[in-house]
Amino acid sequence: MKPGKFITFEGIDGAGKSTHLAYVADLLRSAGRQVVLTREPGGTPLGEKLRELILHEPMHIETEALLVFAARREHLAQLIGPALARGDWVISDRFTDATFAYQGGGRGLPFERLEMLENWVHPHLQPDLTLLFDVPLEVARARLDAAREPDRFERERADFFAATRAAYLRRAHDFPERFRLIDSSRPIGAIQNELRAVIDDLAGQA
Ligand SMILES: Nc1ncnc2c1ncn2[C@@H]1O[C@H](COP(=O)(O)OP(=O)(O)O)[C@@H](O)[C@H]1O
Ligand SMILES: Cc1cn([C@H]2C[C@H](O)[C@@H](COP(=O)(O)OP(=O)(O)O)O2)c(=O)[nH]c1=O
Repeated sequence: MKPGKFITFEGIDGAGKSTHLAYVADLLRSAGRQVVLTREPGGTPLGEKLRELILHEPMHIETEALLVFAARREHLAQLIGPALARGDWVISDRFTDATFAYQGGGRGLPFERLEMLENWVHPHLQPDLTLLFDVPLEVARARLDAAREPDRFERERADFFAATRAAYLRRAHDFPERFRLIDSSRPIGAIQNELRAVIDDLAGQA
């Protein structure tokens, strides 16, 4: 059996990440892979309950960081781990890089503290590929304003998203072997062409 791979989608709210999830899942399914599509916070019944709290309930920033990692612990145990063990491909709409970006960059929690939690919750597992959808803040904001009602994060001010975006870019810089930076200010078709090439490459290796 060919082993599955773990792909994560990241980017600030409004970058266009959700737009491309189904496209990438379909590419892989057409190539004959079993695909599990999931999201964070969430992905399990308990994780989805925690998501409701994280997105809508005011709380201390450390509580927020602990809850996203609690949801992730459950996600790894119930869904991600078993799926990868079966040889499925797992695509997650956000993972630990989002905690470094939002709780670290946006909220200002020290990266070292988040690294402690990362080392506790998944000391050995990292995504095989992280697609970072990157856009200027004004583009993301304009897309969000046109698209939906904001949650607790989407109501944050521009400086929060500037810090979140910077933290994402720092992660990409620190882990170049698994990050792929996608210029998401381009038209959807151009982004899909790039995604097809990246996914063909990865699927060809496995
Ligand atoms: N490349 C793009 N060009 C123009 N609009 C886009 C593009 N990508 C996404 N959008 C639109 O922007 C909005 C936010 O996209 P979404 O995928 O929900 O972002 P995210 O999941 O990153 O928050 C949606 O209305 C979507 O249709
Ligand atoms: C996974 C994760 C998400 N988040 C935030 C980022 C997003 O604003 C929010 C999840 O929303 P998102 O995945 O963007 O879902 P939607 O497209 O429905 O808005 O949770 C964190 O703050 N830390 C985390 O570790």
